Amino acid sequence: MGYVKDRFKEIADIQSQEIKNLIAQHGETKVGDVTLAQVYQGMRGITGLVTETSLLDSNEGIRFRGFSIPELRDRLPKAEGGNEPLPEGLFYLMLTGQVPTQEDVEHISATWARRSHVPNHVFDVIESFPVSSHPMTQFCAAILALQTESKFAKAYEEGISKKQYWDFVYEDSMTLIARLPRIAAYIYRRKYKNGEHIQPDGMLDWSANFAHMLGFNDDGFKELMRLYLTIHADHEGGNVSAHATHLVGSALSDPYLSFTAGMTGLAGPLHGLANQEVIRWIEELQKELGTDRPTKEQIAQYIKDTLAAGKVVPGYGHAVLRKTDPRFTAQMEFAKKHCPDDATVQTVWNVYEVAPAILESTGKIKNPWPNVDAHSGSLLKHYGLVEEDFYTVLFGVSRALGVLASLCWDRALGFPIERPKSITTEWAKQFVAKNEPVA
Ligand SMILES: CC(=O)SCCNC(=O)CCNC(=O)[C@H](O)C(C)(C)COP(=O)(O)OP(=O)(O)OC[C@H]1O[C@@H](n2cnc3c(N)ncnc32)[C@H](O)[C@@H]1OP(=O)(O)O
Ligand SMILES: O=C([O-])CC(=O)C(=O)O
Repeated sequence: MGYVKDRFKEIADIQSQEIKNLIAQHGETKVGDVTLAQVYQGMRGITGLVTETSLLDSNEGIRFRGFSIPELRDRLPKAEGGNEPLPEGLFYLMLTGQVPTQEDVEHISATWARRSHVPNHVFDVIESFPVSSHPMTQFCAAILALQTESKFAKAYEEGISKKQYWDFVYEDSMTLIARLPRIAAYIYRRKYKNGEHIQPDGMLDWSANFAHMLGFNDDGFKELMRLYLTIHADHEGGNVSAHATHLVGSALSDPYLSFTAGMTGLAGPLHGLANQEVIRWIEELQKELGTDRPTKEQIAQYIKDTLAAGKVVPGYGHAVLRKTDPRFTAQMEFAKKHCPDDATVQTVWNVYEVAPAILESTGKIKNPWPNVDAHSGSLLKHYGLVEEDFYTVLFGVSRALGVLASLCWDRALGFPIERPKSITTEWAKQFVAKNEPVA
C-alpha cells in the first residue's frame, strides 16, 4: 500500500506547515461569536472543528474536496461496464485531495481485498448475540472485537514518537475498511439467511464484493451499492458519527475504538437509523390504508397524524441543510433510471411532493426538505434487500470511508485532544446578570 500512503504523507506535511503559518499569522482572528442559545441548543452554527475531507453548504449540500455529488458521479473512476463512481475513488480523493486515476482505484480495491480476512473471534462475538439483536448492535460489538488487531494500540504501548501516529492510524484504517463488508454481510446472512454465509470474491471491487457477500448478484444492485457507499461516506465533521469518531480519536483511542463510537451514534434514530424509520413509516402507512400506492391526499393526512402524535417525520429536516439534500436527488435520479414504477419509490416521490409544505406550515421546522435517508430504503427494497433493520449497517460501512480518512488527517496534522468548555445553568444565570445591563 506504499504509494497512496506516501502521497498522503507528502500532502499532509505541506498542509501541516500551512496550518502552522495560518495559526501563527491569524490565530487571533475571530471566526464567530457564541450565544447562550447555541450553547443550550446543540451548538448549531458554532464553528469549532476542522475536517478536511468534505464541506457542507446549507443550500447546495455536501462537497467532497470541492466536488459536488454530480461532479463525483462524472469524474471518479467506474467499474468496467458501470456508470456509478467507485467508493475507493472517493476515499482516495478524501485522503489526498486529488482525483484518482483508474490505477489508483484498482490499487485500493486490491489492497482492501487482500486485507479483508476477519479473525474468527470476531465471528464468535457476533454469534454470542441473540439473532434478534439489532444489526447495529452486532456491528458495533464486532468492530470493537476487531480492536485486538490494532497496530496503533500495540505501537503506542511499545512507545512510539508522536510523529509516527499517523502511520499506524492509516494502517488500522485501511484494514478496518477492508474488513467491514465481510462483517456486515456476516451479520446480514446470520440474521436473515439462516447463517448461510458467502465467501468474499477477491476479484471484485469493494462494493460489488459486498453485494456478492450479502447475496445480491444483480448488476443493478452492485451499481446501487457503488452509489450508496459513495454518497453516504462523509458529511463534514460536525454530524454525530463523524464528530464522535474524531472526539474519541482525539484521546488517541485507536481507529477501532474511535469508529465504534461513531457507529453507536449512527445507530440513533435522529441520525443514521432514520433510513430504517423511513421505510417503517411508509410500510405502516401502506398497511393502514391497505394499498402500496397511497394517494397524495392520504399521505398528507398521514404526515399530519404523525406530527399530531408528537413524532418526527423520518427522512425530513436537517440540522444544517436548508434545501433538498443532493444525496436524495442522486438517489432519485438512480431510481428514475432503474426502477421508476416501483410502488415504494413512487410513494417516496409523492411524500416529497406533499411533505415540505405541511412541515413548513408548522412554523418551527427549520428545514422541511428531505435528507439522504428519505430515499435510500426504497431503492434497497426494490432490489430485494427488504430487512430495514439492516439499512444503518450499510450506512455505517460507507461512513467509515469519510471518518477514517479524517482520523488519518487528525493524526497527520497532530490535532490535540478535544475538550471544549461546559457551563452550568447557575453559571449562565450569574453570567447574564453580570453582563446584561438592567433595563
Ligand atoms: C444522515 C442524517 O443524519 S440526516 C437526518 C436524519 N434524521 C431524520 O430524518 C429524523 C427526522 N428529522 C429530525 O428529527 C430533525 O430534522 C433533525 C434531528 C435531523 C435535525 O434537528 P434540528 O436541527 O433540531 O431541527 P430543527 O431546528 O428544525 O427543529 C426544530 C423543531 O422541529 C422539529 N422537527 C425537525 N424535523 C422534524 C421532522 N422531520 N418531523 C417533525 N418535526 C421535526 C424538531 O423536533 C424541533 O421540535 P421541538 O422544538 O419541539 O423540539
Ligand atoms: O450532517 C448531519 O448532521 C447528518 C447527515 O446528514 C450525515 O451525517 O450524513
